[in-house]
Amino acid sequence: MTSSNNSNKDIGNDNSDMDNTTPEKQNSLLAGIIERASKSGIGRKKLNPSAVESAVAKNMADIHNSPTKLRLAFLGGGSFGTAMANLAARNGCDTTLWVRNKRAVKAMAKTQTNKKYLPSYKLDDRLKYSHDLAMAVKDKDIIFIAVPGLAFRETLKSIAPFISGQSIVSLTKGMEKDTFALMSDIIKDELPEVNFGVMSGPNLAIEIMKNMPSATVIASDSEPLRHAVQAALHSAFFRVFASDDVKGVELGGALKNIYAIAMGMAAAYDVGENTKAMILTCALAEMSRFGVEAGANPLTFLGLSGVGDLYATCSSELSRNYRIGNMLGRGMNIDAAVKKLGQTAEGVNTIQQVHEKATKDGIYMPITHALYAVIYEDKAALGVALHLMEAGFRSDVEFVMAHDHSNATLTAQMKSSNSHTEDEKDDTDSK
Ligand SMILES: NC(=O)C1=CN([C@@H]2O[C@H](COP(=O)(O)OP(=O)(O)OC[C@H]3O[C@@H](n4cnc5c(N)ncnc54)[C@H](OP(=O)(O)O)[C@@H]3O)[C@@H](O)[C@H]2O)C=CC1
Ligand SMILES: O=C(CO)COP(=O)(O)O
Repeated sequence: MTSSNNSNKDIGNDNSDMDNTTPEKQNSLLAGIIERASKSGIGRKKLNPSAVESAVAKNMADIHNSPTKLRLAFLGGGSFGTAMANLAARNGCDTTLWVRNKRAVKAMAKTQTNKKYLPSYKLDDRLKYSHDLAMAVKDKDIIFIAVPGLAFRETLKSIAPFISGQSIVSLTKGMEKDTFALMSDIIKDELPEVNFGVMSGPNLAIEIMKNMPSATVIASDSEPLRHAVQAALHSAFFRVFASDDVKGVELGGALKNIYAIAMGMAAAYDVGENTKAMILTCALAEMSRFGVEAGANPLTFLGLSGVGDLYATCSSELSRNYRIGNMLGRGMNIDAAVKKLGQTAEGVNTIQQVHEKATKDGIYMPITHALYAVIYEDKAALGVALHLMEAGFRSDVEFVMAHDHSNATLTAQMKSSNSHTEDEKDDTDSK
């Protein structure tokens, strides 16, 4: 594990695509942009590019005179909130991790370890902990939220009285129950004035704690916010890429959990590599199809938050969703598996939401429906899987060749070849 002392050197080594300033200068620059943006109102609505440019230019001039740092709050002291807060603190940002359990806060401050979620990892000694929500979020530049999807709205309601000019970034990869809202939808509902973004990518928390090189995506309409998040979290071990497709990035993170459960289940049946590749590819097609219906750019699913996260969670036992699927595949029921896991597995709820939404809107999501049938309708997994293999003729990439055409032609050919075979059989029989 890298000690906190050499962390800035680490960042400095990998600043190739962030211009030639030092990490401190980057932080300072971006803190200034955010301050200026919130004072001038830039950050609260659609950004005005020329205003942003002049803020950047002004801050470039200010860097040497006023070395400010980003002030960040991370809400949710589970494995991911803790891992991200630790990265930010290690980068020198003024970082507070808010945790709802007062005793946990005390223990973390004393031991600099998150005993419940990341017991083997020492956290950066500059990371601050708080149980007081108002203290944690007031006077911050960015509030990152890493609570489970089902607690996201109540968390926003709780911080609403303390929001002035802060930006909000969701780290949550879930969906709200029944409303089918994504976290960005909930932010728009509850805090319509704030500048916001979502961050998602192949980011297994434990690998990040081990300094295994990883990358993620910050998606926002706000360029200063994207830059600020990049500066806050970017390091030699963690790259932060940018996107302006909020819906696509967020859906990638939420939907892949469904398929991680499917893959965990498939692994319990000891399937081969061909089968895994088939599931993974069909999953990506489902995700893109669903994304397009929701207004996302299908190409976003080819990026880190799509295929990247799908691959990571579908191939690792570090994924809680994968582990849930594996337990189901070994015969446990869903309640027992969730209890045994004892951590967040967003896919359990997402399967229900997406099954319902896809059924209602007629979106073709066979793997999701199959999983729903196994988990919630008590159908036999093998029977359901075999049924999936009989799903008729479809094109490979529907954005290249539309399904209707492929289906109609192939089905007609099949029917005609079957009728030839029947005729030949009749002829033989009559001879
Ligand atoms: N772990 C990972 O590798 C990654 C996770 N994510 C996403 O981050 C989000 C959080 O996941 P993760 O940190 O792993 O989850 P964990 O299960 O590790 O932790 C959940 C955290 O949220 C807290 N919490 C639960 N309910 C509430 C509530 N009502 N109000 C306030 N706090 C609450 C828990 O507190 P308590 O302990 O008191 O219950 C705990 O601190 C999920 O959406 C997940 O998909 C994204 C990328 C990677
Ligand atoms: O989203 C994740 C990695 O990118 C974590 O996946 P799990 O929630 O399945 O552990």
